[in-house]
Parts: sequence; C-alpha cells; structure tokens
Amino acid sequence: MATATSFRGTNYIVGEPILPRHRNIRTSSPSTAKKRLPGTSNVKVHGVISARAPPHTSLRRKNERSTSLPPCILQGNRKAPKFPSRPRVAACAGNEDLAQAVTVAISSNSLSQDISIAAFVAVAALVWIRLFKKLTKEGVLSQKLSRKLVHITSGTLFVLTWPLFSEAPNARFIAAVVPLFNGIRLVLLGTGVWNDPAAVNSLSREGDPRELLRGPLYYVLIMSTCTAVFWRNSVPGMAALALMCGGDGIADIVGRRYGKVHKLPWNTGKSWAGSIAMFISGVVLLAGFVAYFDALGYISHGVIDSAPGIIAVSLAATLVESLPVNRFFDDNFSVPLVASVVGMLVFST
Ligand SMILES: Nc1ccn([C@@H]2O[C@H](COP(=O)(O)OP(=O)(O)OP(=O)(O)O)[C@@H](O)[C@H]2O)c(=O)n1
Ligand SMILES: C/C(=C\CO)CCC[C@H](C)CCC[C@H](C)CCCC(C)C
Repeated sequence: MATATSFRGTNYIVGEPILPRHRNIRTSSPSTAKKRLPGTSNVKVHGVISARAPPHTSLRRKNERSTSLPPCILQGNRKAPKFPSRPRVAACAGNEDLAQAVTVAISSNSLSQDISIAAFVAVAALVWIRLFKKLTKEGVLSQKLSRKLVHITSGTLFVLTWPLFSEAPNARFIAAVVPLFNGIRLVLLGTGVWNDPAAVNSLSREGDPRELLRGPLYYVLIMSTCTAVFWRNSVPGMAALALMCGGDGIADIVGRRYGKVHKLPWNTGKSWAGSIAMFISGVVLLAGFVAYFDALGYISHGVIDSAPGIIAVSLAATLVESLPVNRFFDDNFSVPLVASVVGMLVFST
C-alpha cells in the first residue's frame, strides 16, 4: 500500500512492492514525475522510496547521498540522475524482512560494483601512463611536456569517473584507492625497487627516479585525500583538483613557451603568461567540473551561481602558485591546499 510522505516541501510515495531484480527498478523521470495520489493534490512522485531509509534519515547534510537515494530525490528532484543504472532501493512497507534482504543484496552489489569500477579506472590509468611512456620513448613528446600532460589529464579524467561509483557511503574510499595504488607504483619506481627508466622519464623532470617521490607522489596523495574527504558532492575538492591539474599544469606549458619575457615582479622564475594561463584554465576546468556534477545532480550550484566562487578560488590558487616558495612548498601541495580552503569559505558544499 502506498503512503505519501513529505520532505522539504516535496511529497514522496513510500512503499509498494519491491521486485527482487532491484537493479531494474527506476525512479521516475521529471517528465513523469507529477502524478496525483488519491486524497492528495499536486503530489510529485519520485519513484519508490525505501521504507527503511526515508529521506529524513538518509539526509546527513545538504546534497549528501544515501545508499538508496540519489541527490535529485533528496533535493526535491531538481534534476533526474543521468545514470539510472545505479540501484534504487524499494521496499515493502510493513515487510521488514524483505526490505532487509534487499538492503543487504544492494550493499553487496554496491561493493562489487565499486570494486569493479575502481579496478577498471586503475587499469585505465596504467594504460594512460603507458601511452605517455611510449610517446616519450619515441620522441613524440619531450619529457617535460609528457609529465605535464600526464599531470593535467590523469587527475581530470579521474574526477570525471566519480559518477561511475555507486551511492554507497564507502564508494568514495574505494575510489580513493586508485590514486593510492598509483602512489605505491611511484614509491617503487622512485626508490629503485622497480626499475623502469622509460616510466620514470615520462613522469619526471630530469629522469631522476627520486623526483617521483615529490611532486608526483604529492599529486596522487592529494587526489586520494580530496576523493575521500570531499567526493563528488562538494565543490572545494573539485576546486583543489581543478587548480592542481588544469591550472598548475597549463601555467607550466604556457609559461615555458610564452613567459620568457614579462616575468612577475615578485618572482622572476615565473611569468605573467604562465599565471594568466593558470587563472583562465583553473576557471574553465572548475566551471566544467561544476557544470558536470550539477548536471548529474550531485551538487546544487550551477556555473552561473558559482562564478564568483570559481573566480575567487582560481585567483587565490594562482597567487600562491606565483610565489617564490617552491623550494619549501611543492605546488602540488600548496595549490590544492589553498584552493580547497578558499573553496570551503566560498562554497557551502
Ligand atoms: N606562473 C608561472 C608558472 C610557471 N611558469 C613557467 O613554467 C616553469 C615551471 O614552473 P613550475 O611548474 O613552477 O616549476 P617546477 O617546480 O619546476 O615544476 P613542477 O611544479 O611541475 O614541479 C617555470 O620555470 C616557468 O618558466 C611561468 O612562467 N609562470
Ligand atoms: C607527473 C604527475 C605529477 C607531477 O606534477 C602526475 C602523476 C600521475 C600518476 C602517476 C597517475 C595518477 C592516476 C590517476 C589517479 C588515475 C587516472 C585515471 C584516468 C582514467 C586515466
């Protein structure tokens, strides 16, 4: 029997029988969302919601997701999820055993889904690095350019894979293992336990394996931390990674090419060209991340609403990157740190 319940001004239907093949259960799309229930008026129907996990118990903070409810439902269905293959929990009101069995089945399903996705992304990372290793070995890319292209692309692509993970609370930690796994590879290469000069060349400035224990290792550790701490429903983490990957990476490429003149007055090792490129690419990549996660319903900030915050974060990170403090603070540490702190100040999530 369906019963209507209300949360944050939106009415939901709780209950109705569950199908064992829960993966096939879909929430209704916005176009089918408005239906009438007997005895109610203007009720929005957003699929069948678990009797064990009503919206108010699932909502830990704004936008945060439960194992069963996508953010669009928690937010009163601002948007429908674009990945409907994620399991949606349904349960029989009044049938606790069945509801529990389904919850257990979904939890184990989420775990295997997350492990498979993490394994897939880890393999994709190996293939990606191998491609750059080959291009450097064949002289298509210089060592410096290869390192910066790996720096720009691997983090960006990794962030784009976040929606593939399930809505389970542990999904973020399983995703965070992917950069950690790459960190182990860097430690093995950097300490010489694993001897692969071609891989070292594609990831280092001068070909010295010990370099991998600094910038590249900080990079994967920051990526792992942002994944586990901020994840896909929090803009400060996206800001940290956008500025570290896109901003800092582009500053180097543009600065080396066009920054021979017009050096910064407070740091003659860096140029206006590099810093302006960092600011613009940081803004563009962070706006891209915000648009992507907003479109998928993970965050409630649109690009336009977020524009002042995006500009503030990018300016702060660009300023820090331009300071002559590289010898003490690696850019892969200082840039994401400042971007995430400013991000936490200017974005509510
Ligand atoms: N704002 C910036 C940043 C970088 N550069 C150029 O890019 C080069 C590399 O800068 P940077 O990335 O800071 O140097 P590294 O610390 O050597 O590299 P990484 O951060 O990748 O470790 C600089 O020498 C400079 O020519 C620039 O002109 N302006
Ligand atoms: C050279 C680097 C930084 C120096 O400033 C970057 C090092 C990159 C790591 C070795 C690899 C990181 C892989 C990502 C965590 C996952 C990428 C997955 C994607 C689908 C390709």
